[in-house]
Amino acid sequence: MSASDHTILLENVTFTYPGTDIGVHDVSLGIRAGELLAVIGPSGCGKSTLLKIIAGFVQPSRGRVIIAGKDAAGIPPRERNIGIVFQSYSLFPHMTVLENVAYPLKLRGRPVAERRANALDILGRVGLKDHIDKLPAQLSGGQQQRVALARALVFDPQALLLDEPLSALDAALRVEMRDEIRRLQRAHHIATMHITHDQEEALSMADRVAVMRDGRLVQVDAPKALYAQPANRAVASFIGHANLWRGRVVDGTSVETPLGILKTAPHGFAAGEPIVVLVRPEKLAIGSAADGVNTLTGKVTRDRFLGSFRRFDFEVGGTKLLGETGNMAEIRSIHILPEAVQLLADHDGKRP
Ligand SMILES: Nc1ncnc2c1ncn2[C@@H]1O[C@H](COP(=O)(O)OP(=O)(O)OP(=O)(O)O)[C@@H](O)[C@H]1O
Repeated sequence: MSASDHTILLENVTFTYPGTDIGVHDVSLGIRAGELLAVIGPSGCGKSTLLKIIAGFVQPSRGRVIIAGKDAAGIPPRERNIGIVFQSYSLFPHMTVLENVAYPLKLRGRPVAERRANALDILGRVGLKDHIDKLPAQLSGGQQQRVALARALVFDPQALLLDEPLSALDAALRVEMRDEIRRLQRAHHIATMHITHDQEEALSMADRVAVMRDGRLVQVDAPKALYAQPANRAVASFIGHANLWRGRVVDGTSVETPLGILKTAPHGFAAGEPIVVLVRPEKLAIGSAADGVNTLTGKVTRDRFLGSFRRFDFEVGGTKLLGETGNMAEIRSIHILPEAVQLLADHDGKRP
């Protein structure tokens, strides 16, 4: 990673809240111009703290934050030229929509006419031209969120930080606003960090997703890669549905699991090594394999019809598997192709 490729670059950044060892630890991460990086992880894992470090609200005790090629140490938040949107929007309640959006330009000493013209322009682009004289309280949640976005972008910042910007909205509006944010972010070609606890939001919006746990980055990857090749059990269980079992490597193409010995694609783990075995639900194929490999007989203990597909529990000798299929036939046996049996190192992301 280099500062010339990245609008925001964190190098081995550590910050802990005074008197604790809670915060973020040794985080290295880059966001390119035009890239949307989502940060996800369980509550309290340090997502907002990471944002505060980039914004300049807190100072790292170790490591460097580099913004647009410049070390940000000692640069106060306002001079970092970063737009920020919080979950609560934090609009000024006594100011009109237009005044709210023009405010960052006022802070920067721009002339009145330019403030108005730029604010009107961005308000047009977020579809709020007809609401400029209203107060925030007279707007819906989605409209308030658009005002917050317009205010974060009006001064042409070099980066955008979004802290759970959609979590106060209802489900339908959340999905609509995902597209809206993505559209604006693309149009401005702006480096963006989008914090969320909603994995679907992260996977559907982001160019890359950073998974955090206990203040550390566990994996940073494109959405598809994160789902297909999770680095460990923590990522596999956090992203999508998963069958996860503890197992032990038998040899280069098989593994012992609670379901018995399963064939795998050739892998590099050593015989006898404890391992985590991952099978995604959609990889359970209905019926026996023609060659009998990884075929399991058992019974369906739960079956949920979900329109174009069904999600089912299949019990094999006391072990439950979760499956998903568009096949609506009766299920007496399933099989798993060897390449769908994934082996992950047996740690939860706490070990580096
Ligand atoms: N000012 C503070 N002083 C001490 N500890 C804090 C402070 N702010 C946050 N923390 C702690 O730091 C940890 C990380 O908090 P942070 O807000 O970054 O998490 P998060 O991943 O954004 O969580 P959430 O999804 O719940 O917002 C948490 O354990 C939190 O309790």
